[in-house]
Amino acid sequence: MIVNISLPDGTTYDITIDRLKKEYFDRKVVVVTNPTISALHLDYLKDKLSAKELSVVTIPDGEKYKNMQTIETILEHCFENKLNRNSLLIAFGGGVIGDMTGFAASLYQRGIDFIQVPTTLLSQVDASVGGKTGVNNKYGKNLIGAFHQPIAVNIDPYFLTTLPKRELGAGIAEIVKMAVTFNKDFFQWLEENDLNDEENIKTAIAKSVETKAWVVSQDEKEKGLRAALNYGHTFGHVIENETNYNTYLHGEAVGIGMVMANELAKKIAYMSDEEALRVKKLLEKYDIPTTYKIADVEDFYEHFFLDKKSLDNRIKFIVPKGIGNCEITDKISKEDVIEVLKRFSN
Ligand SMILES: NC(=O)c1ccc[n+]([C@@H]2O[C@H](COP(=O)([O-])OP(=O)(O)OC[C@H]3O[C@@H](n4cnc5c(N)ncnc54)[C@H](O)[C@@H]3O)[C@@H](O)[C@H]2O)c1
Ligand SMILES: O=C(O)C(=O)C[C@@H](O)[C@H](O)[C@H](O)COP(=O)(O)O
Ligand SMILES: [Zn+2]
Repeated sequence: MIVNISLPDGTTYDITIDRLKKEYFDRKVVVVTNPTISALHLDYLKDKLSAKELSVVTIPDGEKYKNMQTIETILEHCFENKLNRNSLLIAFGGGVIGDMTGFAASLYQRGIDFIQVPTTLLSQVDASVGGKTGVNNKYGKNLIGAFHQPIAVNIDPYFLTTLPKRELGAGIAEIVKMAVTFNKDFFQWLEENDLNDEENIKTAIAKSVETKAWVVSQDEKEKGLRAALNYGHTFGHVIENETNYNTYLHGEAVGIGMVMANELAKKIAYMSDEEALRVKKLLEKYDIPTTYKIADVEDFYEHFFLDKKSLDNRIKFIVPKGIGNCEITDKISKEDVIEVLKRFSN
């Protein structure tokens, strides 16, 4: 299956959901990966991929290495191998690899091409599509980065056969996000079907990618609609940063964040108790965490001001309106937010 994404500036690329096909690139290619993925799947990739010149740069595995230092490592490899403006980077891994490879590609000689070959569920349904690239720093999540679109996304569901169950759950959280914000029927389908089934997971990947491509096509730079894809993230990013990126997977923090956002939606009468419970139950079906103990509510609140959606001291929240619809708003009072945060502090 192929989903095309076309942006207003004429940029267009295909997202292919299928086994990888043999491909030759008449240019210098650098594959960016980590030791975990390399041990499991690099031979498979190399069997499909050939190039005028091919090299591999292996960076450490983990969200805590998603930083400028690792970007330097990737760029250093590009310089050592004398890449030029016609060269290509291939992101071979999960969202961490994808975000960093894309960012390095945006920087090298002011921008070269890159392709996404996502190997986690989360990166297949979300991170590989749409061109958000970047790294974390001590101030917060993804605060340094660029919009840089890949020239292709090749999603091969075969990679999921080696993915640990917890990582699968993290990906499912982002699938649930797409359904709650945009698609009531998809949400119902998710309630009725088991994503441990191979065919069902392919359907869910396709549905999520279609949703994301549709959103990004309309609003690449997150001036409006795209912010909806941040449902759960306003809270989730604070949780990830507070716990030093070593306690929760990104998708897990988003799962907790969606439950928090739903509490906010209930507070302003956008969501019923029953609807919020349906979302929580769906997350719990895949052992995705839904609770977090906030140590300092004021501190947690202050962290929102570093969120990239916050402008001129106003915090933007994505609140679901029932299931399948949502609103992006900066009109929620501090009192309401603090009251909701307090529900998670004892
Ligand atoms: N750019 C975007 O639009 C976007 C969207 C969502 C998330 N993200 C980012 O993506 C990151 C999270 O991505 P992730 O959940 O893929 O995490 P990840 O990249 O850290 O991968 C998770 C773990 O799975 C391992 N792994 C990867 N593929 C595997 C496979 N096939 N089999 C076994 N193990 C495998 C990795 O080595 C890693 O240890 C976060 O940094 C988040 O901010 C970006
Ligand atoms: O593509 C988007 O837009 C998203 O918001 C997808 C999110 O799942 C992803 O985690 C993204 O990186 C978060 O947005 P950010 O701008 O806060 O980094
Ligand atoms: Zn995310």
